[in-house]
Amino acid sequence: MTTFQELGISEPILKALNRMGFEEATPIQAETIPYALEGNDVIGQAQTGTGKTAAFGIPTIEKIDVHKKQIQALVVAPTRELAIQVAEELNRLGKFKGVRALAIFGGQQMDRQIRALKDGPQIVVATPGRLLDHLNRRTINISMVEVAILDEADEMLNMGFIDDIREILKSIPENRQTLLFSATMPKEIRDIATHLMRQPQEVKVKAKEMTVENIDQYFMEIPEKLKFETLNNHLDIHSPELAIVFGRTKKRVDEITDGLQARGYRAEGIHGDLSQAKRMSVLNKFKQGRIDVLVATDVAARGLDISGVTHVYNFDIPQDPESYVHRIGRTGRAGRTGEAISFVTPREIPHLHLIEKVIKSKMKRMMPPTYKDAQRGQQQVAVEKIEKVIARHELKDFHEAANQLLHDHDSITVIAAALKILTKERRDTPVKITAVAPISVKKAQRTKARPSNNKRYNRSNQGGRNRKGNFQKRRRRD
Ligand SMILES: Nc1ncnc2c1ncn2[C@@H]1O[C@H](COP(=O)(O)OP(=O)(O)OP(=O)(O)O)[C@@H](O)[C@H]1O
Ligand SMILES: [Mg+2]
Repeated sequence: MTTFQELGISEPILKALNRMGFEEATPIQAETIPYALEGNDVIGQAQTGTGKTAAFGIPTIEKIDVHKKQIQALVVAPTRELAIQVAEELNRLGKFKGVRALAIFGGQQMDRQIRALKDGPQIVVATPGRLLDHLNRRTINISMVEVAILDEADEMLNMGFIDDIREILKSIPENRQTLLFSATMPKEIRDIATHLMRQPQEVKVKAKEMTVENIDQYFMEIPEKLKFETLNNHLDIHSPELAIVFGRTKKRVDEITDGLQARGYRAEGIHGDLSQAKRMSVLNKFKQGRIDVLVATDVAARGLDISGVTHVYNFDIPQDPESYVHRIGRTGRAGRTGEAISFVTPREIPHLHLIEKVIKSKMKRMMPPTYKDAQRGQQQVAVEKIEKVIARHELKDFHEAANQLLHDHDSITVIAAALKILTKERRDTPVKITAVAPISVKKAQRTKARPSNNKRYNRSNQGGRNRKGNFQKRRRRD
């Protein structure tokens, strides 16, 4: 156990950590903070939800000179939501020192961001595309940056982003400190990373498996066409507090969301085609518990820290083992427990084994629950609701109606009718989800080649700016 005092952290940050309820440093924090404070470049790898944000945030904030109103540290993150979240955490950590972090990302008005940049934040957290736009328009000055951080470094350095990242790093003085963090770091990506750094210290928190132990991992072998009903059944039995359902494509996410809503679940979808305002409102609703199920593409897979996510469903098994690690890592954070359930079609079983091999852990087989199980589950939930109301003793106003019902019918019939009203009548609402082709091992095979030759990376992040600086169409996530 390492305390933050032992790490030599200054008083204003200790005060902030205390306010945030951080009592001791997590292993990745204990191991990387001293290196980073000494000015070393660091590659930090540790499992999801183990505090990597503060691991780079604390030493970065220590370095900031608050008397200077210029950008002294730059964090680059792959998605807008993550940029916002990281900036929030840095602002909490830097509160008593007076350090300000600003998030800049696509989908937000340029002039608003330009005004905010003129206000003199010392740290900027940006998505790559929007940051490049600012650099090209000369509306941001990062020439005084001393610390550059890539959060989700492997994602940032994969083929979709590498040219953008190189271009961004060119605008920062070479004697900068560079910090790279992620829960996953495939070898080919780490090789690229070391070329961008100066003798980096590699810190890998030792763990038998790539995923945290406190996530129970299951898979269900089911045909494609039964996935949706199975999801419904499982949700009914377990009534998760907060659940994330990952689908492979935007269309898929829309269909699952519409289907769940039609069946009466409080569900909403999030993916890259939605407006930024919509993305934020959906995520906020989920954080506040105003919706129970978030249906998402991989846009929500990395870095998002939402407390209370008890279940992650892979409605579609992800292509890459890394993606699996990040997706299921949305639960079981900061020592809490969670469940991850992956739906696998019979032809995808070899792909499942491939993922298990890479992440060095096994998923337990779970039998798909039946509609009967789900009905029983729902009834149980309804019974619990009734018991809760009984416990509150606020039923006097209903006595007269109850007496009348019991006068006309026997008690079992009356209670059964009440239970029926409290449970969803799913059969009345047919839902059709367009089938997708299974993932085959061959298609998803990991190659040892550098990412520039690696179709896996090219396919998943098509386009971007080419070397001449022209735009190509691609899936941009900023
Ligand atoms: N030392 C600490 N003590 C208690 N809680 C902590 C500590 N450090 C971080 N946390 C909390 O743990 C949660 C996870 O932290 P964080 O988001 O930084 O994880 P991560 O390692 O970056 O995960 P991911 O790989 O998914 O991005 C956050 O809610 C954070 O506030
Ligand atoms: Mg993180």
